[in-house]
Amino acid sequence: MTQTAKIAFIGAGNMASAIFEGLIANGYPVDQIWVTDRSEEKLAPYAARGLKATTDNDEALAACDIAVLAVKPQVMKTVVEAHRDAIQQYKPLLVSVAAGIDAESLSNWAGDDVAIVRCMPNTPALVQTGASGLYANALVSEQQRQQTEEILAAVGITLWVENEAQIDAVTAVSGSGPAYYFLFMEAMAKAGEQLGLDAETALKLTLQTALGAARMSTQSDLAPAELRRNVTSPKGTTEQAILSFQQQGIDEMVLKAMTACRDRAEALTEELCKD
Ligand SMILES: NC(=O)C1=CN([C@@H]2O[C@H](COP(=O)(O)OP(=O)(O)OC[C@H]3O[C@@H](n4cnc5c(N)ncnc54)[C@H](O)[C@@H]3O)[C@@H](O)[C@H]2O)C=CC1
Ligand SMILES: O=C(O)[C@@H]1CCC=N1
Repeated sequence: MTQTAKIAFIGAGNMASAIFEGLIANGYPVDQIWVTDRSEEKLAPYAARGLKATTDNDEALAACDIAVLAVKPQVMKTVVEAHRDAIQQYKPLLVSVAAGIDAESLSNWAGDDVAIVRCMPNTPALVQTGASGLYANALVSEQQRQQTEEILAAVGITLWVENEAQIDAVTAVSGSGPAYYFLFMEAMAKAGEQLGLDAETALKLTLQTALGAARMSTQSDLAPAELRRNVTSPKGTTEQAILSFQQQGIDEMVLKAMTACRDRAEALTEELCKD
């Protein structure tokens, strides 16, 4: 059913392109995908590949069943209000991926009575390894829930949350999460060089190790703590590195960072949604 759903991506930036490129790689027909942007230059390569590309958001809203709102939170209000008439006329399901923009505000800006799913995806959708948290407002039908879920399930795992506030926690875990792992990879590769490896070797070993650990932990029945213990021989080498991380307070450091992320999502709601 969703194989034929026409999807519009309003804003063809990092997050939108990760999702639609992931969908295309998974076999979604390109001519069912609309992408819009202010930049013609950004759209040209997509048009050349057969996606429906336009700078006219109204045209895309008119043509599609689902509109993924993928502009920055700071411009969401302006964009939604500017296209209120088309939204009211064509009533697409709105799927917002914006951090910190609540469903009630989106609904107000869109002129009310609009089915809205808030989605917090992440960029590994590009390689069909995404993770999306989803929250639906009361106007979203069961069929629309299924449609949304099927689209996002094509590019990764999907989990519905029970209350909207949990979307901010999802943001802290998986929405922003890829950046934490990239940061750790950067640090490991740098340290590998400082310990005497050439840059290319240090990076290759780091990335393969990240991939191996991610794959093992997702495919194993064992919890990450158990997998860690299996690498850590008593009086061996790993033990010293783990002790060093723990003595420097890795749990507290991670909790503090993720709390700051969650708090920023809440602050965006205060800044951008409370008129
Ligand atoms: N980048 C990420 O890893 C994630 C981003 N998000 C959310 O995705 C949204 C987009 O973020 P990014 O893709 O990183 O930003 P981005 O800046 O790469 O993309 C936004 C795009 O929207 C376009 N745009 C601006 N005004 C427009 C308009 N009136 N009509 C059509 N297009 C317009 C811009 O030209 C730009 O290409 C944000 O709300 C963010 O919170 C959510 C999860 C992860
Ligand atoms: O940094 C941001 O605000 C966006 C939302 C989650 C990931 N990137």
